[in-house]
Amino acid sequence: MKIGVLALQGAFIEHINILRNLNVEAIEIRKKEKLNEIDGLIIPGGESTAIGKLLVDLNIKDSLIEKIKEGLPIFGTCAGLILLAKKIVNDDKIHLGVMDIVVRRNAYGRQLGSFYTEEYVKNIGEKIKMTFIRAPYIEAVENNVEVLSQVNGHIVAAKQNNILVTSFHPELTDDNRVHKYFIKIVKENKK
Ligand SMILES: NC(=O)CC[C@H](N)C(=O)O
Repeated sequence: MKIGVLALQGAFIEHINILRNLNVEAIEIRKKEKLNEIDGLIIPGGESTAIGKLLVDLNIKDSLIEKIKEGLPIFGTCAGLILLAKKIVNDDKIHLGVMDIVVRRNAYGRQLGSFYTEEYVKNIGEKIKMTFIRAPYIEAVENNVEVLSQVNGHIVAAKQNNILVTSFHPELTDDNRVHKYFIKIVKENKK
């Protein structure tokens, strides 16, 4: 089993390190050809506008959309969540547009841009450690999107078929349970 981490911009090293600590083979993805080698992909946090532009400039976007539609397990954190959304209420630009979620970017304002909390995440556990950095939240979900967690009434984790998203950064904590859950999804999909 091999998991890729999209490594165009943002917090990709942290995901690679967590996967390797969990004894999973992890590779950085910067070319569309590499998408054929992996059993799952993490789209990290960073700046969604920058990552979205690089996906187009490096000609990765269309192949990635195709892979996701074919069922490649995907885990998007923060900017990764924004990139996957079908609708962003405060941005006209849609990037991959594959998940039926309505997202608000920088949803916590400047003052509350970064904070830490612990909350229950369905399928994963109690008191999951959550670091938010200029985070989005999910305003609404459609079709078969499953809400996994809410913080102060806002959706911060969700899953639709092969796509898992969190608006927080589990890779910036010492809590690897969200990654373990994603690895389980990848393993089950490979069977
Ligand atoms: N930590 C993050 O990934 C921040 C996301 C960023 N604010 C964006 O809108 O793309």
